[in-house]
Amino acid sequence: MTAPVRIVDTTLRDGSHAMAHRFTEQHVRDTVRALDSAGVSLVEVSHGDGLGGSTFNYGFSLVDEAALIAAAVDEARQARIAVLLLPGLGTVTDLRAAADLGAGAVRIATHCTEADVSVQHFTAARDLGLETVGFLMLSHMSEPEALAKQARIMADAGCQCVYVVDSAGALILEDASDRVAAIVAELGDDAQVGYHGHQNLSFGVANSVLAHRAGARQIDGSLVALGAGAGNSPTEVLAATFDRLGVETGVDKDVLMDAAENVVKPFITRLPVMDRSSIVQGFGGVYSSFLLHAERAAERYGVPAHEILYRVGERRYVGGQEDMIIDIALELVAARGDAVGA
Ligand SMILES: CC[C@H](O)CC(=O)C(=O)O
Ligand SMILES: [Mn+2]
Repeated sequence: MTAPVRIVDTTLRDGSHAMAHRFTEQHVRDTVRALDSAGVSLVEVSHGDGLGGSTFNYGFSLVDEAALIAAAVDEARQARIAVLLLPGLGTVTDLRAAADLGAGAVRIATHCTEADVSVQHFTAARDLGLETVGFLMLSHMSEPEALAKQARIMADAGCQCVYVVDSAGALILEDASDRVAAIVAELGDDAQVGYHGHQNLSFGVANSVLAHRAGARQIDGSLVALGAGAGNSPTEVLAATFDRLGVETGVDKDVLMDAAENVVKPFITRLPVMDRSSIVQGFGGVYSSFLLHAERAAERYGVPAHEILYRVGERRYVGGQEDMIIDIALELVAARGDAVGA
């Protein structure tokens, strides 16, 4: 018998990047109500960069995250509300505050080679009685066996499900399933494995299916694909696809399609698309959340966003290095000046 899959929704967290962190309490209430009634059991709500992400470097939130988390908890009947935490940006104090607001799960995200920085956060999360999930971001930058060793660090720290996170939308088919399989082999029954896809090269849903076949039991999506870069695997498409494949999800695909069409699409300020910049992100392995930062620098300094992103990929910058985007834009301006002066 085919194993069931849990579809987890990150519209109200990864989608925060695409919305330039402009979610309102009404957006959160309407979206959580719809996801909850569709049967989605885990709904992530946070600034795109997680707890404490509302800063000059990452972009300020329109509405305080505490108000958004409280609104989500208030609307959810059966769904558990999850928050994202990047150690160093979010703290254990932030985690306690989120738990006090009623969050029932935390997803702790590190760069794919840095799982050790998550240990104290997993310990604190388990002490708080939270469901725990680990995110190994920019997973394409590590080979499967190396990634599995990092997953082991998270599992030993108390993580209940370690995700292969394709932050750049760079993984293609076996790239995704080989990573999932390596972690499944490493963790056995100690923890589940999840998969978080981005659509930059258009493989979010296909990779998710292969991830499930390789043993992933939790799969992320966003309504209307609302997420960083070209967006995430659309939740409503994941639900319809797994339904067609005869894989039990426990969610109602028709309610999700209605939520995508009538709840989320009307408030989206920038529909996720596979345009030149986001394709370059997938091709070059660039963190999806760099897209808006690159577009802003492009506008400000009069240089093409995709050229900035190409260079970010060549230099293998990772989350937290958003300021290097400005450096690259200035380099491009200088190089143009040299060319004009030559
Ligand atoms: C900044 C955190 C990041 O958006 C987490 C995530 O969803 C990813 O790496 O894809
Ligand atoms: Mn993401």
